[in-house]
Amino acid sequence: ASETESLLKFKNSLVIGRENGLKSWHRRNPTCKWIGVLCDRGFVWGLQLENFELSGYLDIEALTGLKSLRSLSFMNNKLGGPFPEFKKLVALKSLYLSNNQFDVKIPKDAFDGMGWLKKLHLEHNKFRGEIPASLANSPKLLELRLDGNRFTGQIPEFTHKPHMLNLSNNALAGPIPKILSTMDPKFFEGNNGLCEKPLDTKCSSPYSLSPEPKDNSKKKSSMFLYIVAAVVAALAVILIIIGVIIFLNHRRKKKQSLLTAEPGPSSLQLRAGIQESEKGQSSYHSQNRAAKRMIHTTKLSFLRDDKGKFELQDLLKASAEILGSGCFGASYKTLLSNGSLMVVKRFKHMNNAGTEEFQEHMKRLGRLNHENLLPIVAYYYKKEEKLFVSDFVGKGSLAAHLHGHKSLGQPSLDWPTRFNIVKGVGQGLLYLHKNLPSLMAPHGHLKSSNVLLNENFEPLLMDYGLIPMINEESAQELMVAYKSPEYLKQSRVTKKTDVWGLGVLILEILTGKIPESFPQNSKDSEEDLASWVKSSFRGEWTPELFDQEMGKTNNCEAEILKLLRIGLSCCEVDVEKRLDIREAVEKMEDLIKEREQGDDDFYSTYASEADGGSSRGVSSEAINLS
Ligand SMILES: Nc1ncnc2c1ncn2[C@@H]1O[C@H](COP(=O)(O)OP(=O)(O)OP(=O)(O)O)[C@@H](O)[C@H]1O
Repeated sequence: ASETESLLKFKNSLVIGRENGLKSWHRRNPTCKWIGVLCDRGFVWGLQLENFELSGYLDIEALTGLKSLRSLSFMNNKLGGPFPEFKKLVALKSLYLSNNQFDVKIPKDAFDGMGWLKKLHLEHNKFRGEIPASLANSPKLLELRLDGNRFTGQIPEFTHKPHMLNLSNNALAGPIPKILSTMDPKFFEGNNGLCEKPLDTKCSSPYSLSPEPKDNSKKKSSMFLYIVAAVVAALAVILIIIGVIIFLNHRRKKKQSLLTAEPGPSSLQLRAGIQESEKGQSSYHSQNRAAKRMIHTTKLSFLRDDKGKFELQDLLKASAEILGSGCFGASYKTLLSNGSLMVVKRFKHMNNAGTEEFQEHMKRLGRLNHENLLPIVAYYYKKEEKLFVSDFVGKGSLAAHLHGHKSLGQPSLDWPTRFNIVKGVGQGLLYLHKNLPSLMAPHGHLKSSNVLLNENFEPLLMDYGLIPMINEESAQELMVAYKSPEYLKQSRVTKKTDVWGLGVLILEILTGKIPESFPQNSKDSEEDLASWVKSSFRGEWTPELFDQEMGKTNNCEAEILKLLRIGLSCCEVDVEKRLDIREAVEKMEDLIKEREQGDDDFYSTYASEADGGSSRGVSSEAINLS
């Protein structure tokens, strides 16, 4: 109850611009059900109030009543005023204030005593003055984003190197501290006055005389002491690691022998349940007793309430059918006893985030709501197993429609349907970019098998927002964002990387070619779908370039060419010249406006094709492309 009161007091200090923003924050609802409140075992550990158009002030004093509070996010709001006294929340691990309107100096001691702080995102505000020294001394700081502010002065000496540090686009000057000299130069760009490594500019005086210690002999002896201490500490750590490995091995062996005593194939309950169904249709009853008993101990975390509650065993009880396996694992279709068709997707390579971070990010994804995004209904999280549950989408993937249906003798997608799909994909992406602005590529894995089509052939994006959770090495190997030219050539992923993905999808939908069938992109090879289209396109109607399966295109050639050009502008190798997502969507909307103002051939073409039954079309409501 006291947590409820603390939160209600906190709410009183806020001005909430978004209609019905915090309506659920009411005593009659359980606190852990309030929007943006993250709980663990009934205690509040996080607040995630993003995109609520919040202003007013943050009553940090009220939050001191939440003893388990570890994470605060107020990204994408309109907050300003004096820097709140976050240091009263000594146990805080992450703090996100990105994209707000803070226009103040941060006091030097603002982070004193926050010994657990790991992540601090203050980017895209108007913070002024020097970077507070208390931040540079913060012992556990791993991620610091201060980019897009107006910080001035020199970068303070950091006591250790954070994993991620972005100071770009401020007004900083002077030498970059040595400890940061191996970081990516792009994180220091846009400051004008910074010098020394990793930047190419050398410092001129007075900076060249910068911090050389006065007493060298003192420094040397303390260096020696440091080295001795470091060696002793390293030895101790190695001994502890060896001890832990021996202990874990011993325990694993013990566990394995227990499990193999049970009849049945596998030690891992989920794998056991699912692998059986991989063989085809299977039922819960055929699974071994060990699996049965252990499944009862598993709990799904729900991100949506509109689906009713079910458990993992309900999903596995039903007959399951494998839909396919992608880079991350397999997807299974299963029928719940209430008649709902659900899909369970297993994710491998998802150990980039710790438990709390994972849950936090899942809640963020769970709050997204757009007609072109496939919602995640629930998820299952264990260190060794991650499952996502979503609705089954009737018409399957765009990839199957473009490349799989010919062989089955089914009609393919016609031009109006294809255009409608591309437009929906663009709008879904734009929404992701607006609502997940802190992700470097808010989708990150756009490809035609991750675009599903509902009964009206409207597209639904899936597998979005995953980058923060995927292990870096696997991400580089598997995810579409990491196959873009900027990643292959400059090891960079940016917001425009998703636009590259959209461009490839446009070219794929127009040409019917499979992007993966081109020689695998590599540092030496330029050959990909985009470069093939660029070299084959003569600037005019080139019938052999386009997918013959699209059917008749009479009177629509001009539109198709315009979309091709949009696709090519999204596939500009030079990221600066490439459209951003808003421009790409606007260009598609312009195409619709032109059509509406000009001719109605589009509709007549569509109607004649649909009448002839020669092509798969959308319903008449769905071709309302406005
Ligand atoms: N919710 C769903 N509804 C209908 N079909 C789905 C759903 N989720 C996945 N599928 C289908 O299952 C197939 C396998 O999907 P999965 O996501 O496992 O792999 P992928 O998309 O090919 O690759 P990746 O693992 O890189 O995303 C997809 O082609 C898609 O058609």
